Parts: sequence; structure tokens; C-alpha cells
Amino acid sequence: MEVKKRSTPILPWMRSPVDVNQFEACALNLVPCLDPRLEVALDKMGFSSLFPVQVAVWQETIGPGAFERDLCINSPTGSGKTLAYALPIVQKLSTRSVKCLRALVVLPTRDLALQVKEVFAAIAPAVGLSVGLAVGQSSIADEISELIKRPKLEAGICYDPEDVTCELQSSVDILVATPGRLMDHINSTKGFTLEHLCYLVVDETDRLLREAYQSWLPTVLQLTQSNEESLFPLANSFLSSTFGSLKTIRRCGVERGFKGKPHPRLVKMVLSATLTQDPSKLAQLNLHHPLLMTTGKRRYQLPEKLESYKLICESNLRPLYLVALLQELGEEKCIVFTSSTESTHRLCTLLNLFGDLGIKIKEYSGLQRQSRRSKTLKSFREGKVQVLVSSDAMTRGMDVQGVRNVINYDIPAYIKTYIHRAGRTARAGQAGRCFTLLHKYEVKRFKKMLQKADNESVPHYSVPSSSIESLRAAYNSALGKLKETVESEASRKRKFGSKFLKLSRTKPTDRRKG
Ligand SMILES: Nc1ncnc2c1ncn2[C@@H]1O[C@H](COP(=O)(O)OP(=O)(O)OP(=O)(O)O)[C@@H](O)[C@H]1O
Repeated sequence: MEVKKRSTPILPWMRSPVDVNQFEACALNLVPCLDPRLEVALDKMGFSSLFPVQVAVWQETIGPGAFERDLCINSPTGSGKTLAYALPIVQKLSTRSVKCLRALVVLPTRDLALQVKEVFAAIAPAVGLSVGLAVGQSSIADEISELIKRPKLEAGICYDPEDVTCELQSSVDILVATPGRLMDHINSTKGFTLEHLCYLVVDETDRLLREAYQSWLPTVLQLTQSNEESLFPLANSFLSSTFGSLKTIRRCGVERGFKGKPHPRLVKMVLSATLTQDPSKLAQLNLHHPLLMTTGKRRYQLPEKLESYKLICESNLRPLYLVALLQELGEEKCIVFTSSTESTHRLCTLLNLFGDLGIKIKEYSGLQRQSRRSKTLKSFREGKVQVLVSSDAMTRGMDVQGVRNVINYDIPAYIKTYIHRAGRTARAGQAGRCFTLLHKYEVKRFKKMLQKADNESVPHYSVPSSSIESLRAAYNSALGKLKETVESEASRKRKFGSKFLKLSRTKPTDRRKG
């Protein structure tokens, strides 16, 4: 007997969203109340207007909405969500007189955090604000020295770093962080406090809420509760001694008609192109009178100028079809998605064994070191690499100019994954194409999946059979070489593994000597 799946009940406030589609792009000189210094900064970035989602959020923050409600923003990939939250936060903080950490933006990965930091860094200095990064890119000591200001030394007097009575201050007004490093600073960095936090942004919310990441969210919420409610009394006493005169007192009381909420309240903005509607997940955010801002009636939306295609082939011939397709696309920037880090590595190795295809192909996956990934990403951005073979590490949020094509080498398991992968192209109103390689038995499932994003018919894309035939010999030879490469990699790994094992069995003192 078929068990009918129960759909999750939709939260009442989600039933009356603001439709972002009703807003139009707005020229910068017509944006109400926009600080002229920010207008200049945006102009320098090459932006002449605000996108619809940015205008809609501006209205709810700087406009009549005046940040009274927490915002849940569900808007397609590439629609400009980053600036939608960065601009009002920077404008609001531009009038602050004392420097302390007032805005925190949390993202799931280091590369995403770096990307968002760049957006803040392009506008915040224009109004005298500084932005910090806590992602573990540098040593914790270096990060601390970037984030925390030591008191100025007078001639001849040495500052004692252990002295908790001296006033440590934040060097940044805005912090962009990944959850792990954020928790490191919360737990161990002297002078790091969220006491004065006014804005919390949870970008890629559904991804961040899926994983607990050392309970970063409840910790942040507790640390920004009213002082009476705080579950961190020790942290509070430490903070009051280090911060001396500067205090943000959040008291429970009546805040603009909302009884029992602490004031000043921490304003939250949560965003995604596939925002969760799951009440239990959203409850973790403890949202205040939330307002949903979304595009159209459908929960899932693909970018307007995205064209989706399916390419049907036998499973064992997929690499051949992929190479034929890549040759057709020429030097256009392209991302090829696979379902795992292992298949990413294997496919990228195979493609590079095909002989000279006239395109530079590199791998980008969670299996690699961060430094390697960052280097590859830089080359891809600069156009030195045309094709990136990637695991889902690249799926969310990454913004690379000029990506014209996305190829799903493996069919994504969920519509959310399709949306985020396809969303690496057709960004900021540009055109783009997403090709999905399918076996004929997968076509039905694929069609059903895309219907969830209102995509009723996905046209076939075919590559000429002559291209496939002309590649067969090269393919067979590449397969042979792949076997050798995989074997030599495995033996290198075994060797390295046993060396590592021996090393870890030696006494720590011996290792230090070595
Ligand atoms: N007002 C604007 N004018 C011109 N370009 C803009 C504007 N706002 C954003 N962009 C550009 O649009 C692109 C997409 O922006 P952004 O990365 O913020 O999208 P997003 O909605 O967060 O996408 P995703 O859901 O994939 O994370 C970026 O390259 C950004 O520089």
C-alpha cells in the first residue's frame, strides 16, 4: 500500500508574503535616503541601479519598514541577495559613533564568506566602517589581531596580553564568518563580544540550519538576549570588566507593540534561493514578527534567462558526450557538476587524459586543500581555466563572472540542488544554459523534479553522432591511462599512509626533534 506523504503545514506568516516581482529596478539617484557616499561606492562597483530584491529589502529596512520585522528572503540565485542585506546594514551603521561589532554575517563555507566580505569591503569604508573576516584562512592569532584592538601603548609601557582589566575593543563593525571560526572566537578570544550586535544575517539559511556546527546559532542567540536572560553569566562578568564604559543593555519590555521582546532587539535577516518552510527549522532562529519576501507564487524559481536542456546518452558513454559538448561550447566558462568528490577527481583526471582539447580543465572539490581550491577558483575567475569539474562544494552562492554554462554530469538528487547548481549561470539578469546528462530511464524522474520549479518541458540537446565517433579512439586510450593513473595514485597514498602511520607511532618528542 502506498503511504501518502504528509506535507508540512505552512506557517501563518508565510501565507502573506511580499512579492518581490512587484518591485522594479531603481536607478541609484532615485533610491530614497541612500547615503551619497554609498551611491559613489556602488557606482565604482559598476552598479547603476538596485535590483528588485534590493529595492524591496531597502523598503523594509531603510524605508517605511524601518527594520521593524525580521526578514526571510527567498529570491532566485543571482538576483543580488548579498547587496540586498549589505547595503541597508552599512547605511544604518554609518551613523554609529563608537566602533564595536554590530553586524554579523554567517555563511556555510570559507569561499562564500570571502566573496561576501568583498561586497561589504566595497561599500563599508566609504562611510568609515570596517569589515572583518573569521573563516580560518589565516592563523587564529593573525585573525585576532585583525579583529581586536589592543590599547595604545604609551612610551616605555608594555601591554600585558593576559591583563583582563585593560580595555580591548573590536577593530571591526561588521564581521563575516563561518560557524566554526565564529565559535572559536566566541569561546576563546579575549575581547570578542556579541554584546553590541544589532544585525544578524544567516545567508544560505537552509544549508546552515541543516548542520548544527557546534550549536553556533543557539550560542549567538543566547549571547544577544536581554542581559537578564543571558545563560552566560561568566561571559557577562568578563565582558563588563573588559568593556568598562561601553554597554548595550537589552531589557525585556514592550518594544513597538511586541510584549516581552528585548530592546534593543537583534534584527535578523535570513536568505536563500530555496528557503526552508519547515516550522521546526525556522523556530531555531527565534524570529521576531517575521516577514517573508519572495518572488512569485512558486516556492522554487529558476533565473528568468536560464535555459535548461537534457542530453540523453548511455551511462558508459557519458564522458564521450561530455567531451563532445565541451568542444561545442568552446572557450565559454563552464562548471561540470558530479555527485561526489571521488567522481569529481576521476572525471577531471579522465578529461585531462583525452589529449589536447584546447580547453583548460581543473578540479574543485572538498577533497582538496583550501589553498588549492582558492588557487583554482582564482584561475577560473581570471579565465585562465575554462572548465571547472566540481562536487557540490561549488553548488551554493559562488559568483563567478562569465559562467555561461552549467553541466550536470550526474543528475542532481533534489530540485534544491538543481536550482543551486544551475544558478551558477544566468546571474544578474544574464543568459545562461544548464545541460543535464541523463540515461533514458532517468528522464521521467528529471521531468518530475523540474516541474517543482515550474519548468514543464525541458528540450533535448543533441550532439552530432560524428563528434561522438571521432572521439572514441581518444576515449579508449584515456580510459587505459586513467587505470594506470588511479593505480599509481593508490600506491602513492598507501606509501604516504604507512609513512604517516609510522610517524604518528613515534614519540611526540622524537617527532619534534625530526
Ligand atoms: N545592483 C546591481 N547591479 C549590477 N549587478 C549587481 C547588482 N547587485 C548585484 N549584482 C551582481 O549580481 C551577481 C549576483 O549577486 P549575488 O551573488 O548577491 O546573488 P545571490 O542572489 O546571492 O545569488 P545566490 O543565491 O546564488 O547566492 C553578482 O555578480 C553581483 O555583483
